[in-house]
This record gives sequence, structure tokens and C-alpha cells, in this order.
Amino acid sequence: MAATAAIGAAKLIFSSSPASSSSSSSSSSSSSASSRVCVRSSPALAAPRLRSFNGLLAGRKDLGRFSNVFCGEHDLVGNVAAAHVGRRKPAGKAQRGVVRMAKRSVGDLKEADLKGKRVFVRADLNVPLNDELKITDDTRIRAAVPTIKYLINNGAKVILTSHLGRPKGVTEKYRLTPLVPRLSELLGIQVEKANDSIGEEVEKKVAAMQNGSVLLLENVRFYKEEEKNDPEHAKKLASVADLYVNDAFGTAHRAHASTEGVTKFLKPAVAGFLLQKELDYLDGAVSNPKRPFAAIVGGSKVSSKIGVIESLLEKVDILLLGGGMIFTFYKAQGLSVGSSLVEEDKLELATTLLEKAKAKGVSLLLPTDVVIADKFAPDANSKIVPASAIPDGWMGLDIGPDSIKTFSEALDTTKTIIWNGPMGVFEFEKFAAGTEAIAKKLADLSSKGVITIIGGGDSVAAVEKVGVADKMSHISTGGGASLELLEGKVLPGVAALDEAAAPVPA
Ligand SMILES: Nc1ncnc2c1ncn2[C@@H]1O[C@H](COP(=O)(O)OP(=O)(O)O)[C@@H](O)[C@H]1O
Ligand SMILES: O=C(OP(=O)(O)O)[C@H](O)COP(=O)(O)O
Repeated sequence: MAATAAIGAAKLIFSSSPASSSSSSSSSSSSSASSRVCVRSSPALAAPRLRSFNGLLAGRKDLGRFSNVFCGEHDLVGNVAAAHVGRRKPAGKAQRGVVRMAKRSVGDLKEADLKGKRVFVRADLNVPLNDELKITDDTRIRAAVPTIKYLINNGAKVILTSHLGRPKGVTEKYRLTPLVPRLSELLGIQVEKANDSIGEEVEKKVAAMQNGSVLLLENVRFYKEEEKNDPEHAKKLASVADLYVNDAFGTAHRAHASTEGVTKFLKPAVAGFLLQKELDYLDGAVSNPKRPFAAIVGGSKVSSKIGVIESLLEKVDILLLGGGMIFTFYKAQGLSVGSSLVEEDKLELATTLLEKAKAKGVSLLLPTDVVIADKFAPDANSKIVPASAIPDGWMGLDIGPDSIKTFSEALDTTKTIIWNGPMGVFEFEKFAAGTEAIAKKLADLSSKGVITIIGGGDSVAAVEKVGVADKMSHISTGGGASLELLEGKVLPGVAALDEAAAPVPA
């Protein structure tokens, strides 16, 4: 039963009841169906280390440097991307028909299909950059390499596209130029770059491409039409290419022109190796998780992630909230939050979510103490205060030591953990302790057999920074995408791709 413990004026919802055990007997049949038909080894939920890279690299020595993060055991399987097109209903509710579709993979395309062809590759190269525009974590770039290498080794001309950040129009600091040296180094060829993603310059550069070369287009989000998924814009993007590969798992939850719209104009439209690998692992691990199952949600994308919490309450037994997410909850409970990050229009939702968690017996834990700062800067003055005592003019930038302890104890009871969003502004040393402590805790639990899944550009950067990325069961290049997959949502970037020859029976 859920109990409400008062912490100063703050209320912390805590349930002593065990997990809603309803888990997913209803889902297991579809899960096993997919294992059978999608020719994959079941994700080894009992193993602490990634086991489901699905052999996409097997036998391909040229791809061997891909990543120590992504390279687990390479057991050879077919080139079929398993993707939920319709997904199971939450446990405890009537199950709608589950339709599983296999998506056509880039691995299905051979030299005869690729040689001399212009391939529009959508990757998620949204990597963190510092003030000097230096890449601070290259995980997403490394993760994109196997698909690109496969294409160039088969004689294709790769037109590589990505977004970076959330620019409003052309913004110098969001140009993709800083990515070129690392991409070139990893691919072993000089990558060319265009200063636009559509138009004459792109057309000219594409016309001059040799087989086996790579042209990186400019940030696709410099055009507002990208996020609007404007069909005319998608047509312009597609006009320079013959076929489409989507390998941007981190952006697969966005129906944008370069992730969804272009599929109307380019055939075949297939899944890249990374997209395929992510879906395969996450589908198995989160659709029928070992319980207790915990989610940790933090970071700064509050408005896009707070909505996910409602669905998470249907799936998880424990939900830990940190990062910029928490202040909306505090404010909803009547607390002062100073100048902390708050989504004013989500206050009502936050209240509803706290009530729902209580009603469902889900342990929703908010930090009881926070590290506050007098400005958003690495050299800010800081102090630790109870969550109920944030003074005016101060902002919360990390969770405090009591919260770390409570969160660690809660995590000790779990068997599966998915984490998206840092606990604090870990980029500043003064506010990195919460994130680092949780990263170390997950690494420790991983070694004890707990399944640990880290998703999101910054979350992955944080575990890399702590040096524990290789201890985790799975490092996902998508935070929001993996949460939406966990919710049971259709990822538009996946749904738009061609189906494999035959649908997978449910
Ligand atoms: N209390 C906070 N206030 C403001 N920003 C925060 C806070 N806690 C964490 N962040 C920021 O959240 C960012 C990551 O958020 P997000 O993009 O949602 O994560 P991910 O990339 O892992 O999905 C980090 O850059 C971090 O500095
Ligand atoms: O960083 C990303 O998502 P994530 O922070 O949820 O991992 C992706 O590149 C998507 O970016 P968006 O959330 O601006 O669409």
C-alpha cells in the first residue's frame, strides 16, 4: 500500500507494496513469437552484459572497431529488424491485437543493390559539444559507423544527415562541421560536408560524389519544415537520393521530414544496423522485464518526458525522478523552487501523476534534498538544502546525499533498471555527484546480475564520463525513444520503413 511520508513540507510518495506483479503474462507470447521469427537470440535478461548485438557485425572485420559499448557477443542472425507496429496493452488491461512487423534491413541490400546508388542515411549524430565545439562524447558517432561502412564498402554514395540540438533557424553553434574530423577518422575516409541540407550546393556536391564516399549534409533542423514534417520539404531532401536508410534510433520517436517524410519519396526505405539492434534489445528487455522493474527519469527535457511518466506507471514498480524534472513536481505540491527549471503548464499533470502512482502502488520517489546554485555556472556558489527549502534566487542543479542514499536503497531491490536523464547538471563538477553516484550504483548492480539500460545522449555521456559504460547491460543511443518504446508507442521513424518480405505472425 502506498504511504505518504512528509519531508519538511515536501511529500514523498513511497509504496511499501511489492510491484504490481501483473507484469506481462499477456505479452510473453508475442515476445517469444518475435524471438522465433526475428531470428534473434533472446536478450539475455539474466546476463549482466549485452548479449544481443545480433551478429550484425559478425564476420565483418571492417566493422570490428565499432564500439566497446555496443560490441557484446556476436551471434549471427538474419537481417530482419523486429519492430512493434502495434504493441501490447499495459499489463492488467485487455490486450489489443499485437501485430509484429519485421522491417527490411540495410543488410538485405547487397552490392548489386547499392553500388553507385545515392543512399540518404538519417543518423542521430546529436552529440554533446563543449563551449569550444569539441565533442565530449562520441558514442552516437561510433554507433552510426557500421551502417555507413557497410554502405561504402558496397560501393554506395552515402548522403549522411542528422540534427544537432534544437536550433531555431540557422545557428552557427549547431552546425555539423565539428563532427567531420571524428567521422572521417572512424570511417577511414575523408568525409565531405555541405553547408545546407537541400538546394543547389547539395545537388552539386552529390553529383560529384564517387562510389564509396560520404557527404555530410548540414543540420536538418535549420529548416523549421523538418520538425513540421512538411511533405514538400521531405521531397526536396529526398530529391538527391535513390534510397533511404534510417539508423537514427535516438530520433525514431519523432515524425520529422528526414525520419518519416522522406520515406514517401525513397524506396527502398530500410532500417540501419543500429536501429535494428536497439529495437531488438530494448523490445526484449522491457516488454517482459525481470521484476522489480525500475525507471529513473531525469534530465532537462521535462515537457517531452513528463508525459511518458503516466505510461511508465503502468509498466514499472519503482520510479525515481531526478534532474530538471523534479521541480515541476515540487511546485505542484506547493513548494518554492526558486529559479529552478519548471514547466508551469505541467503542474496539474504532475499532481495527477503523483496521485496515480499512489493509486497504483508504484513507488514514486522524489529527491528529499537538492544541491542548489546561485547561478547556472560551473563556479556558482552551492549548498545542500531539503527539497522544501529552496530559497528565492537559487536553483536546484543536483540531487542531494540523502536522496542518493534513498535512491540507492530502492535500486537494491530491483532486477531491471532503465535510466534516462542525468540526476543533475553533471557537466559542472559541483553538480555531478548525484549522476555519478547513480551511474556507479547501476554499474555495481549490473555486476550482480541486474539488467541495466542507459538511454539518451547526455545520460550515456555521463556514464562514459564516470567510466562505467562498459559495465551496463545496454547503452542505448535514444533516451526519449527508448522511453517511448517502453511505453508501447509506435516509433514513427520505424513504422514508416518497408516491411520485410513477410509480416511476423503475432
Ligand atoms: N536540475 C537541472 N536543471 C537543469 N538542467 C538539468 C538538471 N539536471 C540535469 N540537467 C541537464 O539535463 C541535460 C540532459 O537532459 P536530457 O536531454 O533530457 O537527457 P538525455 O540526453 O540523456 O536524454 C544535461 O545536459 C543536464 O545538464
Ligand atoms: O538527444 C536526443 O534525444 P534524448 O535526449 O531523449 O536521448 C535525440 O537526438 C532527439 O532529440 P530531440 O529530443 O531534440 O528530438
